[in-house]
Amino acid sequence: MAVTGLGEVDQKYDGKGIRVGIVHARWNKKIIDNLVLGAKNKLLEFGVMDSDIIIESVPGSYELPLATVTMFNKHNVDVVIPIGCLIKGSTMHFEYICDSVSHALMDLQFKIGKPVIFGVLTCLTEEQAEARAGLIPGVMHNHGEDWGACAVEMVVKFGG
Ligand SMILES: O=Nc1c(NC[C@H](O)[C@H](O)[C@H](O)CO)[nH]c(=O)[nH]c1=O
Repeated sequence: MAVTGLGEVDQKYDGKGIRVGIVHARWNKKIIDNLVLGAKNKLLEFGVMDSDIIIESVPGSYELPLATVTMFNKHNVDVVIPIGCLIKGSTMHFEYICDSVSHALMDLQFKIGKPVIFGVLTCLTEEQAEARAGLIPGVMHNHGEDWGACAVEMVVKFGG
């Protein structure tokens, strides 16, 4: 089942034998924990073995790119899902982290030749982030599920 733009997972790929790294920030813990859970549960649903899902945390989203490289090099994974939640504050800090992290994660794919799923929420309010983590009943869905499904599809179709 491919993940549609609306977030429904409508095509399932076989994740058996795929090794997946999840690196997650610890800022906005309630939101992060639900995103990680959503991604992990979707990976398991797609047949990825629990023992093939390696999870590590970092202080914040700014640390995700380096942790992603280390996850590939140290744990021999096929794909990495970096998960973070950036929420706009009163300074430009948000913009600089969003910009640098998104570009770094995109570039990493071409340097390493393996999929890096963009699992960083860049939200203007906490409510936006909660909705995208599936924490507001009836409002949106847990985007972590999309990232898990995307990870399996990318390895099946484009993995080395
Ligand atoms: O400031 N807000 C946030 C944040 N700042 C910390 C930053 O990522 C990094 O860990 C430190 O600057 C140290 O390098 N990290 C987040 O994941 N979300 C935020 O909303």
